[in-house]
Amino acid sequence: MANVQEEWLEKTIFEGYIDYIDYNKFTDPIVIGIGGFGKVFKYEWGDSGLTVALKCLKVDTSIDEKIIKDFINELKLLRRVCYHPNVISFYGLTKDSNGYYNMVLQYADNGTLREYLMANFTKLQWTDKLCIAKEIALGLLFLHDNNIIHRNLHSKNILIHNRKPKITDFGLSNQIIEMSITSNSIIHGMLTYIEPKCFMDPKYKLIISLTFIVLD
Ligand SMILES: Nc1ncnc2c1ncn2[C@@H]1O[C@H](COP(=O)(O)OP(=O)(O)OP(=O)(O)O)[C@@H](O)[C@H]1O
Repeated sequence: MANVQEEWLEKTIFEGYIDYIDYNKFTDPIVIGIGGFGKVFKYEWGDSGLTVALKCLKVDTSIDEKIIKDFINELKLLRRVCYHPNVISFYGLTKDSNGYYNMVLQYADNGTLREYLMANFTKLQWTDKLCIAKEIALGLLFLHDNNIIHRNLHSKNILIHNRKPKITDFGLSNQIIEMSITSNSIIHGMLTYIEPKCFMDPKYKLIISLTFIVLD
């Protein structure tokens, strides 16, 4: 891993900004997905009685430095907002038996919003769908109140746990202040779902809304 990033991770753990959890505490791994950083595993965390998701940053010689930066960006933002009920909980970092860093996240037992809707759409009442939409909006409001723009919000980046939506995947997210200085209004993520705040720049006139929740 690029030295500066590795040092940042070691330092934040050492200074106690991020909890380090011994990898031996986790048992029964099952692969549940593959994302931009690498594989995501489901584990049992015996000490806490929790089921968790470990998102692995698989570092090899070919890894793009941008991926490591996105991973660190996600950690920095998550630790600030992860206690909101509509944001995925973040418990800390661990280093697996291959020496790769993993984020330890709350495991969402109903999968992504897209999967949840595909499996349950006909069973869900309009009140259930509106409730999901409202809770996503509350999570987003909390991010915005903390000056964070998600920039990659779509139905695969919203997880469902106990039928409640949890915003996740902050790799492309930005502090509003950083955006205004550095982004030059470049838009990232899945275009269909770009968050309205990203289009405040008059160059981008797209109008979208939370209707993706029911249309997806
Ligand atoms: N906390 C979690 N609980 C349950 N499943 C999860 C969790 N985090 C990720 N997953 C599963 O793993 C898959 C990959 O997740 P990840 O967040 O790494 O990538 P992604 O959003 O699909 O892609 P990218 O990182 O490129 O945007 C998800 O689509 C989801 O199915």
